[in-house]
Amino acid sequence: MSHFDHRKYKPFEPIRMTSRRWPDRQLKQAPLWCSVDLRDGNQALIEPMTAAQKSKLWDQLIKIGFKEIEVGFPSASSHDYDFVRELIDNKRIPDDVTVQVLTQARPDLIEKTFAALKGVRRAIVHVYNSTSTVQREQVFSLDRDGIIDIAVRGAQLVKDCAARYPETEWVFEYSPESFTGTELDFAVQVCDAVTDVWQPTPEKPVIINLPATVEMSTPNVYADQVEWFCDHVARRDSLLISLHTHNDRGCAVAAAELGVLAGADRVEGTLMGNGERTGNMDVVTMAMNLYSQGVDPELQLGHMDEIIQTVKECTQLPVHPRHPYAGELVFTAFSGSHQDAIKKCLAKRDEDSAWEVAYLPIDPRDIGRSYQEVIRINSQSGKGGIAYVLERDYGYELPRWLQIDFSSAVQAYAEQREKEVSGAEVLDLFQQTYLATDGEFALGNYQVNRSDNVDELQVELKQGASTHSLQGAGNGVVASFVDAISRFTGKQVVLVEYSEHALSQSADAEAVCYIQLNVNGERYCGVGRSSDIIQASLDGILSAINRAIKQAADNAAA
Ligand SMILES: CC(=O)SCCNC(=O)CCNC(=O)[C@H](O)C(C)(C)COP(=O)(O)OP(=O)(O)OC[C@H]1O[C@@H](n2cnc3c(N)ncnc32)[C@H](O)[C@@H]1OP(=O)(O)O
Ligand SMILES: CC(C)C(=O)C(=O)O
Repeated sequence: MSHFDHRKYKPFEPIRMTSRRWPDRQLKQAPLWCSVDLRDGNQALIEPMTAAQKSKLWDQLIKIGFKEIEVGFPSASSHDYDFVRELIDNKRIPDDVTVQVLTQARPDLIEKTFAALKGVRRAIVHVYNSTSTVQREQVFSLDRDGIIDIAVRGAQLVKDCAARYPETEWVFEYSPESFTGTELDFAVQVCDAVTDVWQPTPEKPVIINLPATVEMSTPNVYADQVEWFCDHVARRDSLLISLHTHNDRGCAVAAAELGVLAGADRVEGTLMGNGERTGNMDVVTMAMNLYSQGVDPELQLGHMDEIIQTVKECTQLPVHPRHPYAGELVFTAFSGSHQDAIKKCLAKRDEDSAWEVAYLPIDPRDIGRSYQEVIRINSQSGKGGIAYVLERDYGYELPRWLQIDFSSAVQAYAEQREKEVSGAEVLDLFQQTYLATDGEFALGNYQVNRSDNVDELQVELKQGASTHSLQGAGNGVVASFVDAISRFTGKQVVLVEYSEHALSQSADAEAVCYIQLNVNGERYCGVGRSSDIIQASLDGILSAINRAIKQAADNAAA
């Protein structure tokens, strides 16, 4: 029998709020950031980081610009203890950076935490105990008073220990762990009890961290909880309200964003969202969300590839190719209509105006990516993308009618290969389709005489071992050759489209000529390329004729 039965679960009971204010607000500045990569991130790894990995990640966090970094749980493991000591003893903590450490509200652990921090210039001691109904009843077997008692005794000991190390500037942080599963009045009660002990002031505030230890509801409900808490907690002006969201429902970033709208000042999270279960709030995404709205995130994320490399190396976890902003595919469009829109927007883009490119929320160059990767070709791609690749990589500026003609060749090729098509393959296919030298006819010598505004063309056409002499006349050499071909083949040949340009990527200043002919009622495109523009035009016409002949032969054989 199936266990998959939703009736096993009950809905999260939201609080009643009648006049919530957060929905009308906007994020206009970055919150205070705290990285918990080295603590919450580390405790969730299959293999916790080695000292070398922690050290490397620490350097990266500093480079990104975090000013508060939770570096471990020093009373829980000798590795964490030693790492804290290594930072302090080797003076690796910049003056504007504060380390934070976590401890349970237990006397021996608190004592050891302070010992680990001895000699540090400034530190945040983060003490927590669980407050939710489930934890109270099933894990701690305590009533509300019992839980408040753990918190208050912890807070008192933190205060007493801090007094024993006056050389350090101490900042206190308290988390009612499992806040999202805690009745709000009780969360306020326990936090008020802790701040009764700590007696913060606006000049010397304490941090009250409201963890979505488990994400239990939609982010709007979390925002309601935060706003309600801020409205009811004592000494609000002496508190920094911090958020610490997890991603169980996939909304950790949204919850943190709405939580900041609801009044929080500070956000804890990790790079790429590593952390317990489905992870912590992803600081990269939240910061880049601000950035993409024109708000300074106050973190430097321009060297994204290096950040990803460091995270992967230190956590031994992959970064999803579609990870917001950071994944290797997030600036790549495969599908035709996206490619078409991106190509048009990039062509019209004025570098001095605000970024407005369809399908690209930010300029890839801002985080060290290039436009090279924006458009890639597979069977979902359209003419715009294919033309973009040919122009970007090889200088061919295909007119629209040729884009349409060529895209069906690329699509057929991609469908047959069932794989992505590289730029080199697109070029190869373009050359095979339009610039092949194995057609029925090849151009020999030619001569143009102009009199009375009429061009007369004498041209040799090679067909295998034979050479044919053709003559034609018209207004211009193109019209003359079309006339000559028409007379020679006995087919009705009409020039429909003509376009040419110098090939910017050619060392020999070559010209390329794009031709569309109507041959007996059917349209055929051709391309000619030469350092001589007349030769390029004639080759282009011959390319279209050869394609018409080949098509007729294929039809006859079918
Ligand atoms: C949501 C979070 O991420 S919180 C951070 C979680 N991180 C970690 O736990 C990683 C590091 N922790 C550890 O290595 C260990 O848990 C240690 C070393 C801290 C403690 O180890 P131990 O004492 O052996 O075991 P354990 O953690 O299971 O302790 C449980 C006991 O502490 C009590 N306890 C748990 N959390 C707290 C707390 N925050 N404050 C006070 N007491 C607590 C429990 O009630 C339980 O008490 P009991 O033994 O009387 O039943
Ligand atoms: C200790 C707290 C902040 C925590 O990690 C959590 O609740 O997820």
